[in-house]
Amino acid sequence: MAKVITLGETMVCFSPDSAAPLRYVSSFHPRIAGAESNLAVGLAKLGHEVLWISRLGEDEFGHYVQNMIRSEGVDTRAVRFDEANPTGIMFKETSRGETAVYYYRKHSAASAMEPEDLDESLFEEAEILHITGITPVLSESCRRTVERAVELAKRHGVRISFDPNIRRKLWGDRDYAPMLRDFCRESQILLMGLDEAKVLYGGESPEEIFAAVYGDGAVQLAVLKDGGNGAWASDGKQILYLEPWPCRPVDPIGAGDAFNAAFLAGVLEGCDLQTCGRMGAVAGAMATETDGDTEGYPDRRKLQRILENREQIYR
Ligand SMILES: O=C(O)C(=O)C[C@H](O)[C@H](O)CO
Repeated sequence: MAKVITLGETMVCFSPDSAAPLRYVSSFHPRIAGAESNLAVGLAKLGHEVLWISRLGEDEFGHYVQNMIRSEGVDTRAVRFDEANPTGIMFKETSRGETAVYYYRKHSAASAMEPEDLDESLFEEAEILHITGITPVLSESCRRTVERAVELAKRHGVRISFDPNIRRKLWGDRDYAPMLRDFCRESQILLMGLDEAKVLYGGESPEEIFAAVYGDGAVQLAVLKDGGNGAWASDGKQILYLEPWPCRPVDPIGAGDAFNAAFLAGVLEGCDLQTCGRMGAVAGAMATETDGDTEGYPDRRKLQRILENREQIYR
């Protein structure tokens, strides 16, 4: 039985073969993209049992997504295939040094997820439920599904880990901050971007934000991630600054999920806060070195080598 459960949408992501506005791009290569399955892949690569729950279209893209995730060792037994709705897709655009994303996911199979998709028995032996602020924004039924997952986690003593993953393109005119703040309150582990934490909690400095986080809700561990500037981690008693790991970035998308996966791996392994943070920082940095979300994620051997300061021999 999987120790970590996560749920959310994964799309086929088409990455352009050249850096230009999309109208000038003539070829793309497919990958997959989804914050929660990224986290699942990150944990599986580090040797942890992890289950990813979703709906995929009963179409070629749906089977491609499942094959990709399953091939990394993630348990996909709870994925449902939907005859009525397609697998979502997205495109990346690299232009003027920035990566933009375009979603084609409205009425996708995953956005039709229902609370009934969750089998309660899966929660009986789990240790962590990881959710994000992407899924509850996809549709009303997705919001209810995430709420049900939270309810089942609480009933079975499963710790809840939450990353708000604010996606303004999905918010439209609505302000989802109050809803995401409610999920923060329910969580024991909070993994946020520094900019997201400012939106949800106000405050400017990590100290101010952690004070607000620990004054409100069930949080026991919190992390503020700030890309190339490093991150801060706190257990409510101490605040640690985590140095960024030196890397040669190509594409930052997926780095936050890699950080989360390796941080949670440390939590599952009973590591101290400093070690969990260091694991997260290394994995996050490595994730930026490839253009796909998860291809750069470290496996156990690679992460161990880096943590022990041992050089890799290439030739
Ligand atoms: O934006 C989303 O909804 C995704 O899940 C796509 C990407 O894989 C994700 O943003 C990376 O965290």
